[in-house]
Amino acid sequence: MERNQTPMSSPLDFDIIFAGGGASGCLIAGRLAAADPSLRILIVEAGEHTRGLPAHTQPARYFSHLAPTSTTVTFNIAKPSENIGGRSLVTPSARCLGGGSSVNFTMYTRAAASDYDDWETVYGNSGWGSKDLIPLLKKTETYQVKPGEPTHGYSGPLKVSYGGAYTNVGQQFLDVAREYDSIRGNTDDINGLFSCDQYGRWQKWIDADTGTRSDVPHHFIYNQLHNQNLQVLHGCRVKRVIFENTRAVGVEFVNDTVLNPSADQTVRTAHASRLVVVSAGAFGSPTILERSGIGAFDVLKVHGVPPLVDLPGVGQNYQDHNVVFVPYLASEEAETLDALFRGDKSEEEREGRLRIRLYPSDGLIELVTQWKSSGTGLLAHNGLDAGAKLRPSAKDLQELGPEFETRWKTYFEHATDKPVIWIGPVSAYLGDPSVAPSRKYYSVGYYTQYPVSRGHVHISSGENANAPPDFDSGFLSDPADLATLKWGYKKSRELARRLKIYRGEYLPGNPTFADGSDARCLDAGMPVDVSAADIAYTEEDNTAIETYNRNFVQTAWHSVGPLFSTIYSNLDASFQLGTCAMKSRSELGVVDERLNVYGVQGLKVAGEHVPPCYSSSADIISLPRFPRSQSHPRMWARILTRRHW
Ligand SMILES: Cc1cc2nc3c(=O)[nH]c(=O)nc-3n(C[C@H](O)[C@H](O)[C@H](O)COP(=O)(O)OP(=O)(O)OC[C@H]3O[C@@H](n4cnc5c(N)ncnc54)[C@H](O)[C@@H]3O)c2cc1C
Repeated sequence: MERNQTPMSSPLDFDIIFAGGGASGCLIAGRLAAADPSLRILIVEAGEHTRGLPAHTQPARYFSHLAPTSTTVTFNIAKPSENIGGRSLVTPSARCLGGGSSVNFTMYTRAAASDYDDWETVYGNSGWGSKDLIPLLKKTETYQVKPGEPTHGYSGPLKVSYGGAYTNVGQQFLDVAREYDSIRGNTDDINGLFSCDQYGRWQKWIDADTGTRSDVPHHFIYNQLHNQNLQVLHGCRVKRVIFENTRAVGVEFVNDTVLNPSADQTVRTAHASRLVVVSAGAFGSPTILERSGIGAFDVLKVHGVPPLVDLPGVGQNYQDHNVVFVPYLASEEAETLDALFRGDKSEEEREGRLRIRLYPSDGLIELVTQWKSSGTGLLAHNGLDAGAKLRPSAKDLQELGPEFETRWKTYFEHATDKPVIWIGPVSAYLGDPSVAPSRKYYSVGYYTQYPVSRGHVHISSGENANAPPDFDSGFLSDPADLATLKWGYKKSRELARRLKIYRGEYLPGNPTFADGSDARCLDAGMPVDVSAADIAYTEEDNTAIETYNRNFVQTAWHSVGPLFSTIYSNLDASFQLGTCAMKSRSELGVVDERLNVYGVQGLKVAGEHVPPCYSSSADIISLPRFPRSQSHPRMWARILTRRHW
């Protein structure tokens, strides 16, 4: 859909420019535009539009974005590390309008309230405590799961539901947990903010009425087509922020080269009279800052970038949840997304009765019909129905061992709402579907909720905005994280082998225990009784689990990040120490509590946690105007011709 051409006096001039149109950039830009439609706002986004595309609106299609041929994510490749068996961790980050909100698993996951309080009390960011943020979280959502819940909102744009199905994988997981782990029990709000250590049904960013993904662009950008002052320039990568003295006055950008590797790399400029917001995610934001001369001077020097502000915290403290998904064989009765992920043919298609294929992947016709008519079914779902954020009991602490002791005492012991691990079932095999035999699976995943290990994201070129970053994931560099994963494997296996649909372990994705070990995995079998004894592991078995976790740990796609997310991906407060951390400059912070980058003016960095604080838009809008610079008519023509939303 084309918008009317905007009769602006100065086409390349904007009041505010967002470098990166992901979850945060779109949410803030959309709110600002709604609050003051006269504001001229430009979003420069590396990826393509997502409006009305089934790959983005149908929740179950999230897996397609992770296929090696996908252009809606960027595959960030870390340097190889012995900590993960010599592998190079591949970490996809979103690359499309809406960013992660348009490609992610739609899991609705909120932090512990004490995480927000830590932002305020530990890191000195006034106005970021839970009492300030919870009203803003509520304002963003419509909680369709249950009326009258005090920490949830009921009139916000983003809908939260359980999705259009409730698979028997998730149901059986909760049934088993209720009995097997009766001390912990089940809760009816797994994301209630103030407590954890229980099992529960998992909420999703899915609209129960339509079955569509509750993404950011459809709810904050595409619904404002009438506002001609809100512009999106897609397929363009911001190279750097430009300054007059130390005031940010615009951005330079080039064509993105993913869809067109030989795209013209002429550098073009857009001007911002009031503010530049860098909102390019965990990988994009620190690298834009560094190419702009803001970062550790020794990093800038290596790549010949003229230094502007010495901020050694830029690009440091990279974190992600360290996840392992263990695959189990499921009986035929299991309700899984395997056929969908694999692209199995429907009966009509197999028999050649279907002439018109609606979508490139096969076997979807019935599901699409159901989704279109009622917004229900597996297409309105993500296969993740249940889970738990667990804290270790006294017995579990013994299992976690001395490697975890300091972490427990210094971080978790007295913060009773902070979980140590996430565990949950997925109604599908989450590996490469073209390799695994065609049958039904379920996976049980576990990840470190607050990993200790840290990595970094820096530039590998001072000039080339399309160059991959210098990326170290840092995964499992701290033994406390390895101890947590060992506990996670054992705990999740005990739950998994009690599900009624259990039919054994998919051996290529499981640990290799020594022949004769009581712990060895079996690729056939029936579930054990809920009251069966736990598997006893020898020291040799423990070593096999450690090797397995090192070799199979992967990204949970929660790279953090410019700051931290409260709206979409609530991780934890330690994530506040991300690659553009919000804390004092002396502690290697990059932005202050108003998200202003230290040492310059007119420049903010936005991660997902920013939006609620801008619901009034007061801070940005009250900035003084800055004189506009020269416009560039050719550029404006490009904005208009490339736009198709
Ligand atoms: C595969 C996947 C699954 C996930 N699953 C979940 C989930 O189920 N639940 C959950 O809560 N969270 C999930 N997340 C995490 C969540 O989506 C992110 O935390 C969130 O989107 C981060 O928001 P952001 O605005 O900081 O960055 P993003 O949303 O990543 O947006 C950054 C944007 O900037 C653009 N960009 C980058 N560099 C440049 C540049 N130089 N110039 C212009 N544009 C640039 C990118 O193309 C991107 O669109 C998932 C993420 C991924 C990738």
